[in-house]
Amino acid sequence: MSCRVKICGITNLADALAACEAGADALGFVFYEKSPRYVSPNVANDIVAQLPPFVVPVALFVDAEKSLIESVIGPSDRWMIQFHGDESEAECRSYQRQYLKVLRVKEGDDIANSVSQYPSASAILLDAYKKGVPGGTGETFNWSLIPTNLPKPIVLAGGLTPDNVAQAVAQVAPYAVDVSGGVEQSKGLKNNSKVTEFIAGAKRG
Ligand SMILES: O=C(O)c1ccccc1NCC(=O)[C@H](O)[C@H](O)COP(=O)(O)O
Repeated sequence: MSCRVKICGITNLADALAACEAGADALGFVFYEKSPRYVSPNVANDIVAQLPPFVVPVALFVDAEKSLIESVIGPSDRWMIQFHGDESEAECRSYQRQYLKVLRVKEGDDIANSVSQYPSASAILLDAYKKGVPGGTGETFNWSLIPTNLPKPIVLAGGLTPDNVAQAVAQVAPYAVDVSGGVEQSKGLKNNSKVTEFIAGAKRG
């Protein structure tokens, strides 16, 4: 089965539709105000209402207040949630939506044990750990730390680009890959050629 692709950090309709046209399976929207890729709930929901069928919008939060999460996911049943902070399994589960739990990986981590803490997750997104930066680091991590027999689908993220994604897919065999900075022309704006190249590389790998 070919690897799915999530394009993260979407801030405008043109980039969203271009990513769908290029074959993206999911689009990520960042609801973390300190991020240069932040998008407001109203703008994001307006974009989501115009997405073609079979594309999953993913709402990304970092230890957000319940009121913010509900204001984003309330208007559309289509939203999946990405918990990118230190949220507990009980909190993630409480929204009764499909969700990705992010684990930020560094040397010495017991990934299998961390994955086992989130039995209700639809998938686990593995991203690079960088002190003081919750995500969108543009950095890879040591993919050989990922065990091969994890009980959840894995979404591989962190520093992926059109140049390294095929190798990443070949080595890790993830369920999906996720990219933000590697397909941008500037922070928050996508480069459509890079998005197309990235998706082709992921499907090839
Ligand atoms: O993109 C951000 O600015 C961001 C801020 C806070 C938490 C997460 C954030 N982004 C997450 C992602 O875009 C991806 O899920 C992932 O981290 C890959 O990012 P990149 O290394 O830039 O491809």
